[in-house]
Amino acid sequence: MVSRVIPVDPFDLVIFGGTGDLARRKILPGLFRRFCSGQMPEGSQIIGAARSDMDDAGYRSMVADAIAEFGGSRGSESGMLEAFLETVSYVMTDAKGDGGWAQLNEKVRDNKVRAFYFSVGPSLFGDLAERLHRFGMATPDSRIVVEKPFGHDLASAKALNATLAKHFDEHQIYRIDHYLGKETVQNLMAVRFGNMLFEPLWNAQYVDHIQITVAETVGVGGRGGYYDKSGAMRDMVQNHLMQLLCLIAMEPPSKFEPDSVRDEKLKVIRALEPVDWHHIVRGQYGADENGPSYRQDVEDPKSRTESFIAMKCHISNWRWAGTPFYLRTGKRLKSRASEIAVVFKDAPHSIFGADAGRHRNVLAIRLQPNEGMTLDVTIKEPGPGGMRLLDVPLDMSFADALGPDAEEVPDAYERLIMDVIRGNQTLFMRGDEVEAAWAWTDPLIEGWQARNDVPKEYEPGSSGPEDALMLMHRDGRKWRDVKA
Ligand SMILES: NC(=O)C1=CN([C@@H]2O[C@H](COP(=O)(O)OP(=O)(O)OC[C@H]3O[C@@H](n4cnc5c(N)ncnc54)[C@H](OP(=O)(O)O)[C@@H]3O)[C@@H](O)[C@H]2O)C=CC1
Ligand SMILES: O=C1O[C@H](COP(=O)(O)O)[C@@H](O)[C@H](O)[C@H]1O
Repeated sequence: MVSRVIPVDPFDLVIFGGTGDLARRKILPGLFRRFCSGQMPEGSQIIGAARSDMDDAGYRSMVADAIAEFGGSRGSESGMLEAFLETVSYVMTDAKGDGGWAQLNEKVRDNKVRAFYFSVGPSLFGDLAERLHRFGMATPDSRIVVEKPFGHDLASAKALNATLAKHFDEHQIYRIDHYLGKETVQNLMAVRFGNMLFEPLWNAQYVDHIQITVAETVGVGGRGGYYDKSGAMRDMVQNHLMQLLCLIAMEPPSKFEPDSVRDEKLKVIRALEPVDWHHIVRGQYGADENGPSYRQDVEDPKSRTESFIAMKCHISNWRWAGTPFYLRTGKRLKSRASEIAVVFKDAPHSIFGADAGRHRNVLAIRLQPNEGMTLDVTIKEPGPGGMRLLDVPLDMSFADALGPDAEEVPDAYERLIMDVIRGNQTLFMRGDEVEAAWAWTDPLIEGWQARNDVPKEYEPGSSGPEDALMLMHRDGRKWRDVKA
């Protein structure tokens, strides 16, 4: 089965922060892969914009290096690379000054899709929006792409929404949450709403609980300054895990289109109950032979910011009343593995007797690595040993399902950038969603700050603090062993 690549309309994409880490690691290599796959049409141009003093040739050479380093298997396609680089140019631009803006305005064309990617620190978003407006580039059909973090709390998110709204309408604002661009996340919607099999069972009557795990092996690395002001709650839960939770829990939207989907997600966020502080576990990784501790990484021996969080949440609505949602995410854990597991209830009565054992269906949706899905079903243990039950997985890896000739699954960023060019906001967060997520998050953070809560230290390479295991054990449940 070979997936189809539908070219988008020719576009002008300006990347503010075009020399930065995100542009080099994700945006530029992603655009190159789209170019190689034939999705980026002739006549499109990519314009890097930042303060660094360089010309087109210097920028192209930086882009070529970035593609060689981060472009994956496509990074070595040299014929394609030359053609791609011809679409790339650079304008030295200061978000806080007027230098470069007139030149930028001359470059962007009226008859092309016009998109501006704000790949700079959030403190510059307002400056960029204001100058795009003042220099005549904020035309009604132009789009801006805004990176995370979208605010630090509800007040700052509201202020940021208000700043952007001065110059751009909501339909022009694309707030990135790259988890929404992951292949499996969209497959989650296909599985839920494209099959008759699951949806009738997708509720508190049949689902015992849901687990969402996003585990990383890396520490905070060189991002300690940013991370220590955020922590796992702001960095991961308020956005990525919240989005996953919404897609799992939302009602079927009437159409797969932006506002239908986002209206349903918003209802879920608004229905989230405040979390009891006994149901939140925060942790910090310690040191081991492979690396420093969290506190050493962020250079604050007294830091109380969490690099791990686990919590039990509830959604107050008819569908989910009484079904717990357990979330956990953290850094320097034993594997880089993320999944959503829907754990169904036991059959109401076992006709096989106690000796056969009790078993459960689990639908596990693997986000990474090896994106795919497993459905555990109960069968008879093979052999003559009588009626004993056994769980076996029906396992589907998306790579296997697509076959060897399929196009490489696009990275989340490249898929989302193509959606910006198409003008499709379905996989982007709306302003009210982001605000609702902060409205739920803020009191939890304020709560542990008021209690002077100190995160529990956990061993790097483990599954997080013991208390996180207890959070489940107390309820007679356990976390799945999520493996890479
Ligand atoms: N890196 C990542 O993996 C991720 C990053 N993000 C977000 O993406 C954004 C960019 O992050 P990242 O690339 O890591 O940051 P970097 O610090 O690596 O890059 C910042 C970019 O902004 C440019 N810049 C800084 N000041 C100005 C200015 N006054 N005018 C114009 N350009 C300016 C810099 O270039 P110069 O100095 O030449 O001006 C550089 O290109 C941030 O909002 C971050 O939170 C989100 C998720 C992941
Ligand atoms: O947004 C972020 O996501 C990454 C994890 O992304 P993934 O695609 O590699 O799962 C996380 O490391 C980072 O702290 C956070 O800001």
